[in-house]
Amino acid sequence: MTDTLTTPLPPLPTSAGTPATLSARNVGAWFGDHQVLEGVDLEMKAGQVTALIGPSGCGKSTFLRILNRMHELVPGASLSGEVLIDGDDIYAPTMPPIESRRRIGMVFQKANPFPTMSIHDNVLSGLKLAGKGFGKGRAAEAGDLVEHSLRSAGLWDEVRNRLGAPGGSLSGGQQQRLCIARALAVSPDVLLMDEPCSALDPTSTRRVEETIAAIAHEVTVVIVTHNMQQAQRVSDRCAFFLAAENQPGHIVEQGSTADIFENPRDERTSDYVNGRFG
Ligand SMILES: Nc1ncnc2c1ncn2[C@@H]1O[C@H](COP(=O)(O)OP(=O)(O)OP(=O)(O)O)[C@@H](O)[C@H]1O
Repeated sequence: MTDTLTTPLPPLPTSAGTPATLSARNVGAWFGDHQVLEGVDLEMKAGQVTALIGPSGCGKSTFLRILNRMHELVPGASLSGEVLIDGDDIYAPTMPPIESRRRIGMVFQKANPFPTMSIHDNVLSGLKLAGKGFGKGRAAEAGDLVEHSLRSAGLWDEVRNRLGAPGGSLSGGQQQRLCIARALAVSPDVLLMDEPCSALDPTSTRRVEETIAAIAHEVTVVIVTHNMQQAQRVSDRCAFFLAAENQPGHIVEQGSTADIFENPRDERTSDYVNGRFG
């Protein structure tokens, strides 16, 4: 075990993100004329971990992409309803998509670092894309941010002596934590994670789960997972999605993780979390 979770983090060299509450109100989604989500209301509270669970195809990933304006990038896709970050509509004309995506970061199922770029530069690459890179003469500041982000992501001790090595030289689990560090470096208020451990072995999975626990105080986390044990281990609240033959994906039940797993109100939730379908 590394000291990552016990060593106090150095102060952030740039303004830290502040965990924000994300509220989805009556969200619907379509691909062409095929409606895949309907009437989704969900509050993802500041500084908490919310897990989105449900069988394949019920719209969890689509919902996640709506939360940071990525759904609209799919040709023919459309949506209805509202998404608010601390009360501000992320789809308002006054909020540019690039700003929404900076405040609401995303980590994908498959780790996607730039394979030939150094670990150091990978961490800073999101900032550069947002036009907020460190210019010449600010190498120390950049180094501090790289260290802080890698510590937050639980990767610092494993890479501190090889920051110049290419991102692609890391193991799959390390690459996923590098992607988390890259997402954290832009100081998001919310971090969306789409099945971040599905390609990882159990040890790497546990490491990423520890990372989620460690960052939850500095960023609101929303995670899609098919792993019920993982949802129980990492989340404070859960939302159970379901789609039926002639019914688009919707939330059947939401609540504290303890209630969803130990005292669900809906029989379908009970069946799903106990592995009886899906
Ligand atoms: N790019 C797309 N074009 C057309 N239909 C799509 C597209 N992406 C997803 N869909 C459809 O939208 C529905 C919801 O898919 P989505 O990936 O959001 O579900 P999911 O719950 O995340 O599934 P999984 O758990 O398997 O990842 C499905 O019927 C899927 O076929």
